[in-house]
Amino acid sequence: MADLLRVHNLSIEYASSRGVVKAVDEVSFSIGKGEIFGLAGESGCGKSTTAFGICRLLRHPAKITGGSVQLAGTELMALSDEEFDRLRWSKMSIVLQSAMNNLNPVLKIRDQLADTILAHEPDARKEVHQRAEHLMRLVDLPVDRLDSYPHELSGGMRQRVVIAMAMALKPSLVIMDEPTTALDVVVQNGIIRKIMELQKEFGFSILFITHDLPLMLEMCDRIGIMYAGKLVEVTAREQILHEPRHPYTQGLLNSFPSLSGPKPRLAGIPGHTPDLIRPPAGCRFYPRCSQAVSQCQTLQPTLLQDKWGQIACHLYSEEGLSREQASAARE
Ligand SMILES: Nc1ncnc2c1ncn2[C@@H]1O[C@H](COP(=O)(O)OP(=O)(O)OP(=O)(O)O)[C@@H](O)[C@H]1O
Repeated sequence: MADLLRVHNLSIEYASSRGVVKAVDEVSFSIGKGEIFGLAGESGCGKSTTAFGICRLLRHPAKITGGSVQLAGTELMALSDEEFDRLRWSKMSIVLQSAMNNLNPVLKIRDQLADTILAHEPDARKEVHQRAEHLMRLVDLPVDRLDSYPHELSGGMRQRVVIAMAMALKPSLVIMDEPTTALDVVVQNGIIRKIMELQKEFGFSILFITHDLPLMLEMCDRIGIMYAGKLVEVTAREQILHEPRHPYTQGLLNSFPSLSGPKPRLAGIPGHTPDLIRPPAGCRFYPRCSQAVSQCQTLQPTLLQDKWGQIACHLYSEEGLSREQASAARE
């Protein structure tokens, strides 16, 4: 599968009164054309900061300190704000948890959809209302709701409008950060089903972020697991479901009830995530890892590619144990 998005060594920091928070530390991954890629990890591990960095939504005190983000071969970090604005929505669009609350309260839905289209396609004036109607149908909203103001719609309807907006210019990548978290479960399910239908119909790629690991494992083709600002494992959904390798990935899966059949007791992960101002010197997961070997305390593992995906763990590194030894150690 050809790569659409390539993130290489992306590093992002926040300045704070206590010191510099290294929220995203040399994160690299790619997303193929038409692929749904998930980013998972405990709260505060840097998922949203990564997504915001990719779509240049970070504001002070956040700062990108290194790395590259390429979309279809274009280096996004090198674009001027004007160049990037042209690309946003047309090539890459964003659906955030709070997006439904960010619709313009004084504009009817019709005008908001029309503005999005016309900002990028000024020649589309004649057909813009027809396109807005088509977008409403795409997300299963009644066309007469085009003449409503945002406050006249439910949260679920507003989030569908946001998804319609994200689809308006047929982008090749849609970044979704907790797109349904603020909604009740039934509404969430409907919207997720709709997103999947649209993805199948139009073939765009998705960078998907959610706390809901079971949902992520249902939706995504590949998943990147982040821990304390680092990507620790990137692999296909089947691999994570059947043989999670990184001890952190294993712990994360054991924290959820419905992934691998009945579990009498959820294990969870003992301990807590490290302070990102002074992260541990070696592997950041070392203080919580029940499988740690001697070098974990001092040597930071690098993300290595093998036939199962990418993994940053001494249990799987060239100088570490072999894969077989590692699984024996787990038993
Ligand atoms: N404005 C800020 N100033 C200082 N630190 C920040 C700021 N925003 C985020 N951080 C820190 O950056 C780190 C990454 O945060 P981020 O929100 O990206 O994590 P996340 O994985 O998306 O978490 P969640 O799942 O809770 O949304 C956290 O340690 C967080 O405390």
